[in-house]
Amino acid sequence: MDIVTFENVSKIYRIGEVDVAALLDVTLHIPRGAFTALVGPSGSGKTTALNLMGCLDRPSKGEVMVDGRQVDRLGRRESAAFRGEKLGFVFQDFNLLPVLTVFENVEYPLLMIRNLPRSQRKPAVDRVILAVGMSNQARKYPSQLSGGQKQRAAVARALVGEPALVLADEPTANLDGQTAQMVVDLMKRMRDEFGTTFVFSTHDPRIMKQAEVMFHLEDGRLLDGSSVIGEEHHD
Ligand SMILES: Nc1ncnc2c1ncn2[C@@H]1O[C@H](COP(=O)(O)OP(=O)(O)OP(=O)(O)O)[C@@H](O)[C@H]1O
Repeated sequence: MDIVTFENVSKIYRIGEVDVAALLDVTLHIPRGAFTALVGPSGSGKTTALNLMGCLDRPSKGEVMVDGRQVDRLGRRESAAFRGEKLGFVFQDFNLLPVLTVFENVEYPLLMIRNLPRSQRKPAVDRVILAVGMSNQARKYPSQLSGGQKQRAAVARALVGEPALVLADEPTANLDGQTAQMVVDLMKRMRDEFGTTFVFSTHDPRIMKQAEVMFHLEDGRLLDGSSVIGEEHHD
């Protein structure tokens, strides 16, 4: 089963008298477990597509399915609940809370969204922090970490609720080449270990090459030849 499908999805923004098509009639299918890249020039619609998959926005037209649920008409409350249960997010600028330690940042979604008791939070947090290789940094604050370490902590936070899908908007944009590669390797390993589907946008050709499925956007349209590169998808 595909984890994400877009059927004829358009997102139109009206600015004054002018309509801007951020996405235009996009149909795409993302197989479960596929390490998936969205690529294209600035303004091509990558963030818009991620926001629709992330139930942060609704399309002007078309149908969006995520993990078997039609999400394009969910209300605020329903989409928040769906995000909390099914989705994780990784951002270009990490978005860690500066006043919380790594442990507390990773714990945050379990506390604030899932409302789990500490006895359930601690083992889940320890597990993902170990998985991303940050056990020795768990008591540090974001200001005490390198960029790569911050992004590893952010990946742990995205994974702690065992989401089906992690959406990452240019997760390596603020990292040097070697660190970017480490974060990509980490996401792939997490996919293997937890079965999570990762969908990320990127401008970096070295990162694109590692995708198993790639969608190429230009001016809000999906170009022909968007590719399924590998055959090894997890069902
Ligand atoms: N809230 C908004 N209001 C009006 N126009 C918007 C809005 N959000 C995005 N757009 C427009 O939609 C188009 C697609 O934007 P989007 O952010 O999805 O592109 P992108 O591929 O993610 O770009 P980048 O690589 O620069 O992040 C652009 O023309 C943008 O100006």
